[in-house]
Amino acid sequence: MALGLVLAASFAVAAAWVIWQLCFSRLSAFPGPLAARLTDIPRAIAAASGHVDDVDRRRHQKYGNAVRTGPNSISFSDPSMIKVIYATKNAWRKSGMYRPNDVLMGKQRMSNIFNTQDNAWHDKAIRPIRGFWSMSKVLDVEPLVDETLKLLTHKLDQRFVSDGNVCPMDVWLSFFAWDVTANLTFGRHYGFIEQEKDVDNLITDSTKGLYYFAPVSQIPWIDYLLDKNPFVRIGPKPTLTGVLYAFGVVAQYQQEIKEKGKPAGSTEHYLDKYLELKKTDPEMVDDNQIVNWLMLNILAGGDTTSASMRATAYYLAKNPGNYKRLTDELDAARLALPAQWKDIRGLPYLEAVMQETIRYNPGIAMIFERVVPETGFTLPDGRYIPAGTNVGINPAVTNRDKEVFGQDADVFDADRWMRSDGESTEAFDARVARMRDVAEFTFGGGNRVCMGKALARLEMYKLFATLYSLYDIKLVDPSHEWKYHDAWFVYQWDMPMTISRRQRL
Ligand code: HEM
Repeated sequence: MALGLVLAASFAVAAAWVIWQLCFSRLSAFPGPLAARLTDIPRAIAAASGHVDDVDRRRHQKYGNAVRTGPNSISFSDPSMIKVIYATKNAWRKSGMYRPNDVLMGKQRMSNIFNTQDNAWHDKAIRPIRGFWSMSKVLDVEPLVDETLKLLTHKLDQRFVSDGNVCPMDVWLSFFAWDVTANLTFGRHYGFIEQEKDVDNLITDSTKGLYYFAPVSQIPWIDYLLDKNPFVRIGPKPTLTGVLYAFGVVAQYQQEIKEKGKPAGSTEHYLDKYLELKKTDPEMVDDNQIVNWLMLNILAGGDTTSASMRATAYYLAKNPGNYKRLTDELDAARLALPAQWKDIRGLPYLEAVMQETIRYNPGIAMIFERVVPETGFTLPDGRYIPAGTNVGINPAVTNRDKEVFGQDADVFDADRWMRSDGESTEAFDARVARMRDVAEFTFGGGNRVCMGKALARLEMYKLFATLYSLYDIKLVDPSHEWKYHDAWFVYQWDMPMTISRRQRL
């Protein structure tokens, strides 16, 4: 009898809660799947599926430009919302979804510039290094990118070109992206290209961390039960391998300098630049701070650029017309190799291919969530979003906007970035400026915009100008489809390709 009463009461409370959520929730003006209005579980399931980019696009096709993704969250598809949500001044703060990205070392939680929710802490922490990341400063490390490029082409020649072996291009582009990041960060490679393997499981561990982060970030309190559980930590230790690696390199490098001094004529890498700050501002900068900064390169520099690099190689192989226009342009440019930024920055078709890749296959393809500030926010259509609501945009959605990119926005075609027949210069400039503005959101926006975007461009443009000048790179079977898993970063695999030397005209 008592049990019956308890069950009936529980049922009544649950039913009342469901009715309240569906009819009277502060977000009931926003449509969305029924389950999403009641719980965050569907968000986590979508993120775990590995295809949340598709899920988000389909949601918006079905429910419109402001969709309920959870009891307290809304996703937007209208590109005009980018500048609202991701502002530079009075920026909306990051939501709790980023917290699982903290590293737990012993009992201490370490946040970083990327994941902190505290904008004031963020501004203070990034200020000393922001200036190192403009294109003009990033060019300081161009010789280090060249070193890794030479290593890569040498290996590709040895392993795949000379005897026609099939190249798992996904793996080698990932090796390049990670090794080049290490070289310009610490002045040494991780050794992936050299040893032809994932040394110390750095890439595997990072991938596991992101496969964990993607679903857990959608219900962040679960992280307290799993990774941040003080008793038995469950699941991968996201980012810990990278942190320990960075601590090791920083200590070792300082020891080497103490014993032998800096090698004469060596190119200054990011560790050098940050160690200089330790000299000029010892109060603020210690080894912990330096590792915290370097971690950003490790965490954000490898997987993002490799996702974009894999996409470039794949979509070029899938689009012979784009491929030919690019190689014709590179041949005509008669580039010195490895390609130098000064020679390639003005090549229009290379630019078109890179822009199209960044648009079509954003390296991070989940909603970048922010919290609506205390004032709340009223949409142009009059609907009010209360303070504390989590809102955001997935660039995989806005980058397919048909009004901005054309009716064929769901197709990869670099030609869209070129002037079409009969298009006036003014019309072309305006169209491209609009497309560029929206596609740039692939790198986030406002005060938390990607710090490494100039570097990512430098690496990618140089890599593809060099590779496609030297080689023909084709899928073994042009109809073959890759596989991918979108876990915040996009992981693509199964890209068997042949590489042969080109006759440069
Ligand atoms: C194609 C390559 C890349 C893409 C698509 C990309 C994308 C992004 C995005 C979308 C964000 C903002 C995320 C958010 O708002 O939650 C971001 C932040 C960041 N990225 Fe990148 N990124 C790339 C390469 C790099 C590289 C090479 C580095 C550094 C070596 C880097 C360093 C950072 C840092 C430090 C932040 C945090 C900035 C802040 O909060 O102030 N990224 N990136």
